Amino acid sequence: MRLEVDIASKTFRSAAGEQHDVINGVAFALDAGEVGVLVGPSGCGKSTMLRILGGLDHDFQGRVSRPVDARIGFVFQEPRLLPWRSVEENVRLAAPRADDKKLSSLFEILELEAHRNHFPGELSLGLARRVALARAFAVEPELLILDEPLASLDIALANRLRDQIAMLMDGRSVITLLVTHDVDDAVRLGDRLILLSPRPARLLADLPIRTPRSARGEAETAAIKSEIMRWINGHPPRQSAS
Ligand SMILES: Nc1ncnc2c1ncn2[C@@H]1O[C@H](COP(=O)(O)OP(=O)(O)OP(=O)(O)O)[C@@H](O)[C@H]1O
Repeated sequence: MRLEVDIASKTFRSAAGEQHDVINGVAFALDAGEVGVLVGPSGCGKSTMLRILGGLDHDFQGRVSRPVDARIGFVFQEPRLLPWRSVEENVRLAAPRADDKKLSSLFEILELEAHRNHFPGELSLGLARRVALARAFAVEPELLILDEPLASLDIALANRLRDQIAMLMDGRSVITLLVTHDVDDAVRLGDRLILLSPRPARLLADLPIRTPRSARGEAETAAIKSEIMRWINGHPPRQSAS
């Protein structure tokens, strides 16, 4: 089970007919159980890439090969819940075959137990995000796509949710793609960092982190972060820190 990506180019055409190049050469591969983190500046084409990888956009030059008929869990930047359905119904509708025990465990890890019967309009952004995550994990995805799952949350909440996402990813044999522009989140969650240039996105570096997430100490995390910053600032290191 493997995701292979080779996007030569992706362009959008404006209403006035102008062509905007958004992706210009990004190739990488991910194996099952691996978390790939796309790191790049705002507007460089990360969400566009996720839509291509998730099979929602076929209008690009290149090739994406993913497991045939893969179940895909997609968490968009905005939670996209059905407003007239409860939290539990939102999750069950996406994953009708999920058993009660699995759902309870997901709700417990994501601290949603007390909110099963609430409606999306009653939830804070952080809670709605958790519901979107529960829904994505409940389908037992083979390919999991998370677009900025920690954006716009306060630091304490983002840290907690980051740990919960890590807990959910550990031990699952899922190909995961996560987008962030937070270098710290990238290093704490990823197994492979895919660094992108400003728009049009091209691959700056594909950095595997060999130490398992749970064993990464502060010193190693800091070293990898500084390596990333050197790439982003145009001074790539001669030797990989990972
Ligand atoms: N449907 C569309 N039509 C035209 N242009 C688009 C469309 N979708 C995205 N774009 C443009 O493509 C570029 C990349 O957008 P995208 O949302 O993929 O970037 P991003 O890296 O995810 O940004 P952010 O980090 O701010 O979420 C932007 O300039 C955006 O305006």
